[in-house]
Amino acid sequence: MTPPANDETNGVDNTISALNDSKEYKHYDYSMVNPRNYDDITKVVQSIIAQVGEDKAKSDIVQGHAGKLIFGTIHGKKVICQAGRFHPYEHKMDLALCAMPIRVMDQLGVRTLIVTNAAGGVNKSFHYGDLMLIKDQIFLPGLAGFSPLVGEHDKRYGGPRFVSMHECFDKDLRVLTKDIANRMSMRLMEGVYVMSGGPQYETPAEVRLYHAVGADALGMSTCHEVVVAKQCLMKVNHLEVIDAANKQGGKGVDLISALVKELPPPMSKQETAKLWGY
Ligand SMILES: O=P(O)(O)O[C@H]1O[C@H](CO)[C@@H](O)[C@H]1O
Ligand code: HPA
Repeated sequence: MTPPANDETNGVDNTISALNDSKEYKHYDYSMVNPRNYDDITKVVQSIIAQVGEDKAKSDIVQGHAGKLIFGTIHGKKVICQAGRFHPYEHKMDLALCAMPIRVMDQLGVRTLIVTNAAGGVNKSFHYGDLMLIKDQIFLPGLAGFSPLVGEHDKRYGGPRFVSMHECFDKDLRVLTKDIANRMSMRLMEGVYVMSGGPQYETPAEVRLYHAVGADALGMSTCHEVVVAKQCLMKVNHLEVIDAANKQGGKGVDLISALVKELPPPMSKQETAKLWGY
């Protein structure tokens, strides 16, 4: 999957019109972004209905990231999986473009999004390889004006102009995930994720800064995807692996699979809008 050279609106339209030719791509309720490598995704997806995009797993852009949308089922639920993501530092900090797949998922009906990533630990009680559930985010590029919502508000995609970021990681889904992890006897941390623009890693002084402002883990992705998902009135749940994606992939994948099995039926946009007071 290559991001289009034109703006993100055309990218969504072009992708949807290409997909709309086939009924296989219609009416998906759930979506997953970036179980980091393609093998992990194929372990979770029990039946693959269709795939679009290139497998860039061996590219040198971001090691281990494929470039595919996979349409399939997990425990009978229809799920779109985005294998690999667009990082802002790969695309001149065009955050709207990088979050474009979320708008595509929205247009295909997705109401619940599960996002994953790999991150560095800031919280000193975290161990290499731990899993963390995100309860809140600090979107540093967004604070500096690099938001995916900057620019014209395209009403065709609905959603509010001014998006509330309260409870941006759905509380009920977090409670469910913790309960499942507990039943599976899995160590699951919970904390705040901070996103920098990257791609340079952080200095020790920057880690101290992030710690001082309440961050538990840091990375260079995700927050712009969550902002767009919130504008699209999706419920979001987010899991990350502390700096050991490949070592820990199996455990995260097991948890995601168990979570999808127990996900409640998705709420409609109208229901979510009412719940969130729009
Ligand atoms: O967040 P994901 O996509 O897992 O990628 C993480 O890994 C890369 C650094 O190794 C950065 O892009 C960081 O954000
Ligand atoms: N820093 C930033 N991003 C990362 C890291 C890290 O230590 N590990 C994985 N993604």
